[in-house]
Amino acid sequence: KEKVEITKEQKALTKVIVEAYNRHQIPQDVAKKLLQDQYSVEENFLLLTEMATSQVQVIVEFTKSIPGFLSLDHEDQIALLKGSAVEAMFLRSAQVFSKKMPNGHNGILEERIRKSGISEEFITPMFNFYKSIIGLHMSLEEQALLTAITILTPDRPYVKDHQAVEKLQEPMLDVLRKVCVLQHPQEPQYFARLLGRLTELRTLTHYHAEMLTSWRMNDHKFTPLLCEIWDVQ
Ligand SMILES: Cc1cc(OCc2c(-c3c(Cl)cncc3Cl)noc2C(C)C)ccc1-c1ccc2c(C(=O)O)cn(C)c2c1
Repeated sequence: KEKVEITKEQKALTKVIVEAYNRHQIPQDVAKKLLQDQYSVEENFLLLTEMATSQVQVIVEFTKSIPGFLSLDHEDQIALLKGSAVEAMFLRSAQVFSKKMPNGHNGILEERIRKSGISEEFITPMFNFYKSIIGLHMSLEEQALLTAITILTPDRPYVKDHQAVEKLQEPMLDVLRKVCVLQHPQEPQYFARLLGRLTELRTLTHYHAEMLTSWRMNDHKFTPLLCEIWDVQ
């Protein structure tokens, strides 16, 4: 039986990532807007656009707290954020549905997402992904580390210095593997299952690009920040 030991450095790295993950959350007043009583497709789209805009800011702040990220080439920093924002948002919105986020107002959020002009062909894979994430019962450390690993994916479009990104991602993968063994001793394949979610995330990103196109065809407007990070308009 392999004795898994988390080193002092790995404990420190995990602490930094979890604290950053906890520190940056959607502000209460934005989340509270979910409770307002208009449920039109227009109203839902506007609310979700506000959530997404706020969530992008949360992800940018979280990313800046990842040790070493700000020392990367500046254009690579942008390429990593643009390439991973949607995936980080799917991971985070999935946590909201896993009842880990009391202010997610899950039933309301699901209702608004289902009625925001997203076609059924994208709703199904989206909620299947949420179910698969919920089923993993991820700990906070696993959620935070998996989000950092997603952001530090070296093979995003336009990343020049792959090596430098790999050097940041590898220690995260090492400590996530150990955390999974320690927190899910009965499930030796748990780490592999987590990484399998990242593959499913890639397909969601593809669907998301089509969601954006269909919203735009119906003349839906996004905020400047979303236009910038998603290269729309
Ligand atoms: C739940 C959601 C949706 C969202 O984006 C909404 C969208 C998406 C889209 C879709 Cl529907 C699903 N997953 C990912 C994408 Cl990115 N695609 O386009 C849009 C807008 C522009 C219409 C952005 C952010 C949240 C979100 C995240 C975290 C929390 C949170 C907490 O952490 O405590 C509390 N609340 C209420 C949250 C809401």
